[in-house]
Amino acid sequence: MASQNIPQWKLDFVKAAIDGGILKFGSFELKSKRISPYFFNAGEFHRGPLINAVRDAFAHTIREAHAEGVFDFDVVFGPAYKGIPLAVMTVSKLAELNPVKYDYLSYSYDRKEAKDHGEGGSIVGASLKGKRVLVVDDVVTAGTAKREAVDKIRREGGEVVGIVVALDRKEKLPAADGDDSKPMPSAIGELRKEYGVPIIAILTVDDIIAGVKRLATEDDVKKIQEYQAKYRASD
Ligand SMILES: O=P(O)(O)OC[C@H]1O[C@H](OP(=O)(O)OP(=O)(O)O)[C@H](O)[C@@H]1O
Ligand SMILES: O=C(O)c1cc(=O)[nH]c(=O)[nH]1
Repeated sequence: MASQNIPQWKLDFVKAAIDGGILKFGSFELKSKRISPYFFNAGEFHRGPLINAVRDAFAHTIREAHAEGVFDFDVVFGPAYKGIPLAVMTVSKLAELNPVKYDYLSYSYDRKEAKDHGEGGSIVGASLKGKRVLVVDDVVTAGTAKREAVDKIRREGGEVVGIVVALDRKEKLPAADGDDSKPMPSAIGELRKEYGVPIIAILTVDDIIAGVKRLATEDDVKKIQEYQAKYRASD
């Protein structure tokens, strides 16, 4: 049964995330150093049914955007580490959905530390040189990981044409002086402006809240709402 605010497939994705232990409640330090009462751990998508749920969500979202001409791409790039299986799953599912249309599609990912022997370098999978690259990743909080990915792809000679993430936490950019009480624009909005490419989030924190209202405790929901009041972007 779909709720009035969230389509059923999204609710199913939120439910799968909670049931599978991907969405956790407690106290978590983020890459941005913010302390969050919830955490989306895409590293937990390791069992068959969860893999299927996540690859369906990415492939469905990307296929739709591609068909609408939102972007065109040669390579799906997953930033290390959690983006790596997402890129592989996405290419695999797209090829399954439409083997002819997606026959050309490759995946690629980076190493966090470059390899200095064997094939060497910091890219595994398809070369990015001269390619239109679609980035897939788990979460946007402050946007740092996506900036690092875009910089790396450009250094490798690729053109970033879009970014698709599982979750937009809809948080504000960190203030230069560290004062979190200031209104600040959203991290994802700034990425869109700066790079001029479409950025699609399969879920936002609002979907999570709508989902957890049915699936988590009142206390967990209250803590997420309080955290959001502090870090929510002004736009
Ligand atoms: O928007 P941000 O503030 O950058 O935060 C979100 C990013 O932080 C984590 O990446 P991390 O670099 O910790 O990599 P991991 O995939 O190895 O967990 C997470 O996987 C997101 O990609
Ligand atoms: O901001 C982060 O570091 C972060 C948030 C989140 O929900 N999940 C994650 O893996 N990283």
